Amino acid sequence: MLFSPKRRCSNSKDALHYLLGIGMITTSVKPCKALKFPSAKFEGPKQLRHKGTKMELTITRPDDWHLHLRDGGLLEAVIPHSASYFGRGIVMPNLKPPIRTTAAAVAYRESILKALPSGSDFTPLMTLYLTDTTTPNEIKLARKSGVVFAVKLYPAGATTNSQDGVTDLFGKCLPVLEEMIEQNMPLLVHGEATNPEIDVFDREKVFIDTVLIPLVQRLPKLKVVMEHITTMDAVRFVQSCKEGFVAATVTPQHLLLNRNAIFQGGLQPHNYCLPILKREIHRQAIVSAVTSGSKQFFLGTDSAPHERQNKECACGCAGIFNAPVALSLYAKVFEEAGVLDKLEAFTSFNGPDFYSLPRNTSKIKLKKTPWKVPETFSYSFGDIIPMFAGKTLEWQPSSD
Ligand SMILES: NC(=O)N[C@@H](CC(=O)O)C(=O)O
Ligand SMILES: [Zn+2]
Ligand SMILES: [Zn+2]
Repeated sequence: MLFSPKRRCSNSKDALHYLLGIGMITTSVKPCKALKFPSAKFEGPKQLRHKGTKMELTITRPDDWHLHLRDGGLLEAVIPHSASYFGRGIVMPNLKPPIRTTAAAVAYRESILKALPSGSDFTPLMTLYLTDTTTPNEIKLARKSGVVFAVKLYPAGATTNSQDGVTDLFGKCLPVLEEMIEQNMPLLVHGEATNPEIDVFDREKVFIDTVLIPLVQRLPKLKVVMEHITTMDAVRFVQSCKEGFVAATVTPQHLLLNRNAIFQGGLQPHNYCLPILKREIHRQAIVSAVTSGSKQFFLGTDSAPHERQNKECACGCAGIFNAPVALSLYAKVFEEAGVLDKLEAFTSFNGPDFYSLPRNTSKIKLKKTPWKVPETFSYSFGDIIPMFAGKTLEWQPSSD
C-alpha cells in the first residue's frame, strides 16, 4: 500500500513544484494522502540542486543513533553498509553474551574497527547493556573510557538477546541511574512491557504508562532516548517531556510500514521487528512528528540483521536489516511530506545535539536516481535479506 505508485496527493505535488520551481518530477512524487503538508510559505531546501535532469540533495553526513552491528562474520558482512553512509553509529550491546562492562565495550569496539573497510572513518559509539547488577562504578568507568556514550535498558525478555536485561528498573537500578545523571550518560530504552498477558500491540503504551512516565517524574535530569518508537502514545510522551532530556529514535520501517506489511500476501518475516509494526494511525503520528522539525526525534535505523535461515523459519527472529536502504527511505518520507528541507536536521543535527557531540563536517549526496534494492546479500555463512528487497527506490545515497 505505501509503495503503490498510483497514489497521488495534489497538495504535495504543488509543494514539490514550488520547491523545485520546475515541473519535472511529477511522475515520481508518491505522497501519502494522510500526511500533513506545510503551509503555502513552504521554502525549499537550500541543499537541493538540479543537475541536468537529476535532482541532487547534499546534506551533512548522517549518524545512526541505533544500530546492531553484531559480531564475527555477521559484523564483517554488514558493517560496510553503515560505514559508507553514516559518520557514527550508536552500537547496540545485545550480543551473546551482552556487552555489560566497559572492558567488554572497549574490546567490542576494537573488533568493529578491525572489521571496517580500509579507509573508512566510521566511528562506533559504544553502549553498555544494563542489568540488575550493573554498578554505579561501572558507569564512572564507562564515562572515563571516552568510548562508551550510553547505557541500554532492555526489559528482560522484551526482544532479541534481552534475557539478561533488567527485571525491576526502580527496584534494582536507581543508584546506577543516579550515577548516569552525574556522568551525563543517556539511558536508551527498548520501551516495551514484557508481561506476556499484555497484547503485543499494546506493550509500548503500557511501558510508557508504567515505567517511562514514573521514570521521568522521579529522575527529571536523566537523559532518556526512547528507541524505535512505534505509536502515537510514544510521540505524545516524548513531546510532553523536556527537549534536551527526552528524545526518540525513529526507524524507516515504522515510518513507512504499518502492521498490514507483516501479513500482506502471506506471512512476511522480513517485516517482523520489535516493537512490532502498528496500525496506520500510529505510523501517521510518527511521520508527523519527525517531519514537524522537532529536535526531539532523530535517525536511528535499528538495522538488525539476522541470517535468512533465522528469519524464515518456524520461530523467526525479530529484526529488519535496513542499513542499505535507510537513507533512501528517510528521504522518501520527508519528500512525500513536502519537507525535504527538514531531512538534514533529522538525519544529521538532532542526534549529535542531544548527545552533546559535534555535528559531522563532511557531506553526503542523495541523488534522485531509481535503483533496485538487491534481493539478497550472500556471504559464506549464508544470506541476509534487506528491507524492501527487490523493490525500486528513488533516492540513492553516495558518499563521493
Ligand atoms: N528490533 C528488533 O526487532 N531486533 C533487534 C533488537 C531490538 O532492537 O529490539 C535485534 O537485535 O535483532
Ligand atoms: Zn529494541
Ligand atoms: Zn535495536
